[in-house]
Amino acid sequence: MANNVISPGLGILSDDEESPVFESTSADCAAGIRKDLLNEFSVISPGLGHPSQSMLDEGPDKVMVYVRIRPFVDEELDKKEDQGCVVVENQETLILRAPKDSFTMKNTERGMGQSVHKFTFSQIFGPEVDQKQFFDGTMRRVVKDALNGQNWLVYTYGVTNSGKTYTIQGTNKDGGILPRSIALIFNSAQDRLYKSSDLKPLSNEVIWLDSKQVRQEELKKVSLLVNLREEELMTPMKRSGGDESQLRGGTSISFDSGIGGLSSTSHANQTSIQLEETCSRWGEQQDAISLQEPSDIQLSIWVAYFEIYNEFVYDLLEPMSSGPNRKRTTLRLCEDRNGNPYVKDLNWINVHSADEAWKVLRVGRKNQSFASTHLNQNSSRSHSIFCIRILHMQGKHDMTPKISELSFCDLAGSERCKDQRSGDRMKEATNINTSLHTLGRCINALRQNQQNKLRQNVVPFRDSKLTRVFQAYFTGRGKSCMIVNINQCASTYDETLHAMKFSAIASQLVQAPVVKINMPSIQSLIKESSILANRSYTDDEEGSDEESDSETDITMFNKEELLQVIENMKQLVVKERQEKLAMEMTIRKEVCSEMMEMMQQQKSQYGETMEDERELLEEMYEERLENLKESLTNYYKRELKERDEHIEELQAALEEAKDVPDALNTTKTKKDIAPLRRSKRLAVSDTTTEVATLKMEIAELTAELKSKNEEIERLKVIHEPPSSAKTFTADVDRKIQEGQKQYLTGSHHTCTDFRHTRALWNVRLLRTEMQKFGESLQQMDRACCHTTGAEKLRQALGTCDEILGKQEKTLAELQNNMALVKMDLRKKTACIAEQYHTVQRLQGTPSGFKRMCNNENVQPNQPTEKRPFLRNLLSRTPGQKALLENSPYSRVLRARRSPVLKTVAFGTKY
Ligand SMILES: Nc1ncnc2c1ncn2[C@@H]1O[C@H](COP(=O)(O)OP(=O)(O)OP(=O)(O)O)[C@@H](O)[C@H]1O
Repeated sequence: MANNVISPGLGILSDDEESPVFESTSADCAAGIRKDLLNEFSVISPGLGHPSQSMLDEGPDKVMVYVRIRPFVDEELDKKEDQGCVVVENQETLILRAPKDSFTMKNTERGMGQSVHKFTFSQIFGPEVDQKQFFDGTMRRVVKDALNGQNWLVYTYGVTNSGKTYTIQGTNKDGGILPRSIALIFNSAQDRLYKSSDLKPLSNEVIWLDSKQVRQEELKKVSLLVNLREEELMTPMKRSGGDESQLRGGTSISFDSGIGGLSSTSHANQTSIQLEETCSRWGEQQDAISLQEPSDIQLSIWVAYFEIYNEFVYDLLEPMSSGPNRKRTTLRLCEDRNGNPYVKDLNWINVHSADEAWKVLRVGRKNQSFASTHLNQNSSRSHSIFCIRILHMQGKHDMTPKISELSFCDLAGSERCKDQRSGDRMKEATNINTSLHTLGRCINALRQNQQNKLRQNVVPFRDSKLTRVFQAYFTGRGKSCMIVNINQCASTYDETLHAMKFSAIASQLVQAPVVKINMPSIQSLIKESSILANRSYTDDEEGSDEESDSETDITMFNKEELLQVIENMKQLVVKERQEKLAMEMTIRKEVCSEMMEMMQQQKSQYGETMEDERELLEEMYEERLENLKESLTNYYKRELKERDEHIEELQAALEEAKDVPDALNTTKTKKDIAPLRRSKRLAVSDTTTEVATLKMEIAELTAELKSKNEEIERLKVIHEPPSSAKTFTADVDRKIQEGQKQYLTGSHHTCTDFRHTRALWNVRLLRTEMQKFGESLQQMDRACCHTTGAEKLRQALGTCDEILGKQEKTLAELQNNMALVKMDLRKKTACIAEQYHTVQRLQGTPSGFKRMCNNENVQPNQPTEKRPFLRNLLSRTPGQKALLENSPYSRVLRARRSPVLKTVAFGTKY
């Protein structure tokens, strides 16, 4: 049974299932879903045991809406009613899933509405919850409040056959919330119970009864209960389960009025079942509520029971007239002087025990309208209301006792009218549905009024008897609590969904604040002026009731009396106005002084806050400025240091470059600036050494050249050819000059002097380049001093690199020239040797010729130390490349992956 209802906390919706429509979101508000509905829907989340008390302490007092799910019965399971329509997600959340044959599902298939709906309520009670658990979970606070002077209305709502009557009344075996509440009230009242019946509640006041009236009251009760024969009790029109059948036959019932020995016992049979028949068994003795009221407060408990059937009010405790055609009296709904509706002429029975109250209930049940419908064998065809009035009397002769009322309303179940085949049932169903619909409209209007205080709608309480009875509880005279009963049958799914939607609206209500209207009645005004000093109040209860209600017939007063009433009212109005004015003045004064005080306080608070803020800001900005200053100082220090270093480096490089006239023999990449500086320093030092070596070599070569020239001159003089040979020598000279000219004009002949001049010219050129380089370095220096950007520095370094490149080329050129000079020297030596041979040949001196020939490499007068120079010179020339490649500068170049210098052909432009 109820397999579809899964325990709270279990997942219920798979991913591919349709997401439910949220009808009430108390559980979901906390999760942040549809936050805007926070105020709209009930957010009551009850605790386990006594949820409501904690609720009272926090926020607005929301209307509690409980849901109770009825278990399946066997016939329903046979009819395959269990289709998993109702699923309890957790203690507060319920999901309704439309079965396939339902109207809702058909609508969904047509694209209208949703097939899954989600609801949240104060608490949901599953089918496994028994009567006691349900009572403990819902009613304790209500009973406690009622005992402490609060009015409460508890009503059950739901489709027919959903368990409303079972919840309120229960069975003989297992009582519902009503008999259990009665038991709890009497258990709690105990010693405080007022034994006499001389104080009777009327609409909203109490009257003292004299002994005669007390006797009448007692007789009324006895006659009511004495007629409750066993058969009638055992065949209630509303029978639950098979308990009654067990009680049939061989039972007797005892009625005890409890009043001064007046008791009546009905013996239908010999066997006594009093105890079994009582409701005291549902309230354990120790199960009582401690009252907050002073210990001298005494409680007098009165009950009434009536029904609203087809929009007529009937007293269910009316003494029965026997016979099948009994005519029941319809009662009128009136309003008391405070505008609260009440049922006029209702029978109120003073009860002194829970058993008595239970018996009264059973009498009423016997009179209630039930009928068998296609859904429920014992369907309530009316809304029945059982009222418990508690009079709270301070002392024995308290003239103005407080009254609190606890009402249980078992609403008739909503149903489809077309399902009713009989005309009577159809009429009943129509009336039931109309009144329930009006109740829905009232609740909706109340909700709107509570949500929008500026735009108040008229609540249609007057549209049905039911809502008129409820009106007081919805408008501040008391509190209300709703129990929604549902069954899980697939066949009634659409009605169940409708009931749930309705109750979702009810769960958004908050309890109306308590209102107290103390409008004086005409009687009291008349009393006040003592006009009716001689008028004797009728002792008749009816009369008393008549006089106390607002429907008092004013024609019973004469003209003077009414004029006096008007006069009194005028005076009262003037007095009230004066009081109000005085009150207004006082309030205004108080408000003004409070406002002034508040403004003063606020002003000083703002002043302090501003001062604090100002100080805070000042501190903050000072700190920031300090930080900024520090970081700027650091930055510029770093910058200056770097710049100084750079300038120093540049100056060093410049000085080195100035010292070394030769071109720097290096290239560098622009990518890496730091290694550039390092490698530049290395290159400069290497080049300096090399250039020094070269300079020495050039000096040596120049010196050698000079000595050669001198030698030639000497030889010329020594070996001056004879005049006969002069022509020949002149010819040779000419030829030599021509050769020189040719060389000068670009022929392939070389001239050592020319080469030398050329080298000197190149050196000069190099110097000019170096000067330019120096100038550019100075410019760079200046530029570095004036610019701070790294980009400018990079540009300057780029220019340096270019100049260095040029210098490197020039150096390479110089080295080539050196090689050429050496070659020239060699050739010149050969030329000298040739000339020497020619001279020898011309002189005809073979020895001389031989000497010349031998002196091709070794001159006879040549100093011995010069020979190695020539050899070295000749041998070194082919190894020039190796020299270049092994020089430190070349190593640096290789490290930078620069191309190794190539020897440039002489005369190549650069
Ligand atoms: N919680 C429950 N546990 C066991 N049986 C239940 C429960 N609730 C209801 N029932 C049974 O279901 C049947 C219908 O219940 P009940 O008469 O209370 O419904 P109802 O809502 O009052 O119907 P109607 O509106 O037609 O009067 C009864 O036989 C009752 O005993």
